[in-house]
Amino acid sequence: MRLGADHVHVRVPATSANLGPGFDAFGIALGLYDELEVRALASPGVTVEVTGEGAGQVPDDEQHLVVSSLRAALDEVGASQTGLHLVCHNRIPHGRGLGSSAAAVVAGIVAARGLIAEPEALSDDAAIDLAGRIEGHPDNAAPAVLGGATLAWSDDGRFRAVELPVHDELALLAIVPPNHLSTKAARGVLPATVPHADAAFQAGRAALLVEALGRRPELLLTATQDRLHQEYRRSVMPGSLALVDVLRAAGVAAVVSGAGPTVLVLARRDGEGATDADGAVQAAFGGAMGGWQILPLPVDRTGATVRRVT
Ligand SMILES: Nc1ncnc2c1ncn2[C@@H]1O[C@H](COP(=O)(O)OP(=O)(O)O)[C@@H](O)[C@H]1O
Ligand SMILES: N[C@@H](CCOP(=O)(O)O)C(=O)O
Repeated sequence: MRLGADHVHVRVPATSANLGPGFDAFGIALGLYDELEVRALASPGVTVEVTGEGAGQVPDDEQHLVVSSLRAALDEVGASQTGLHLVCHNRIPHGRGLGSSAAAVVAGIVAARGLIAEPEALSDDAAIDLAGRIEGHPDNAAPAVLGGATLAWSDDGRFRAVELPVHDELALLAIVPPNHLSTKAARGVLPATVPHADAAFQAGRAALLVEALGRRPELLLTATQDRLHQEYRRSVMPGSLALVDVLRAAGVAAVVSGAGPTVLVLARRDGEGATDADGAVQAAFGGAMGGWQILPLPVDRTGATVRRVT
C-alpha cells in the first residue's frame, strides 16, 4: 500500500486501566492529551523532537515507542516504510499508571492510519488489536482508541473491545504521586495463581462495575473492590495503597490507576464543578501535599484523533 499524506497531527488521551476489579480488561479515557506532528520524509531515517513529559529521557531514534509502533502499523497493512520526523508535545506523565505507553503506541498506529492511502485498513478494531499486542494487554489501548470507558479482552490471540456506558455524573480525580513505577515492575510482583474464592469475588465485582459506571454510581464504592492486583502491589507502592485505604474508609471509590502509583477516584459531580469526594481527598492530605498532585479530569469521549495537515 502507498502513502496518501505526508503530514499528520495526532492527539491521544491518557487512560486509567483496571478501575479496581477489571484487571487487564476495564479502562477509561481521560481529558489529558499527548499531541504530535508526524511528517513522512523522502530520505530514510528518523528524527524526534520532544517537549514536556519524557523530554531528554525517551529515545530519539527508531527505539522511540511512537516510531516503532508507527512502523509496526505500516508493516501490518503492507505499506512501505518511510523516513519520519516527529514533534511530540507530551502531557501524560510517564510511569505513573496513566497509560503513557499505550498513548504512545496508539499515537503511532493512528499516525500510520493518517499517512496511508487507505486509512480504513487501520480501523479502530485493528488499532486496538495491534496496540494490545505491542503492549501485551489491551485495557489502556482500547479507551485510548475509542474514548469513554471500555471492556477489552483477548480471543484466540486477538484483542477486542466494546464501549461501556458512562453515567453523566461520573467525575474523576487522578491523584499523582511524585515517584515513578514502571508497569513491568508492578506486573512482576503479581502471583501466578489466586484463590478460587478471590476469583469468584472479582467476577461479581467486575460485572457490578458495568452497572455502577453506567447507571448506578452510588454502587461505585462496592463495585471497585479488588482482590487480584492492588494488595499484591502494596510493597512497591505503599503510599498509594495507604491513600486508597484512607479514602475508601471515608466512603470514596478510590483505586490504583493502572499499575500505579497514581490513585484514581471515581466520584460524582456535585453541581458547582466540585465532586462529592473533594472533602475526603483534602482531609487525607491535611494540607501537606508532599509532591502529590490532584488532577480533576473529565472523561474523554472521543479517543485518539488524526487529521491530515495540508
Ligand atoms: N510519549 C512517549 N514517547 C515515547 N516513549 C514513551 C512515551 N510515553 C511513554 N513512553 C515509554 O513508556 C514508558 C512508561 O511506560 P509504563 O511503564 O507502561 O508506564 P505508564 O503507566 O506511564 O504507561 C516510558 O518510560 C517510556 O519509555
Ligand atoms: N492492567 C495493567 C494496566 C497497566 O496500566 P499502566 O497505565 O500502568 O501502564 C496492569 O495493571 O498491569
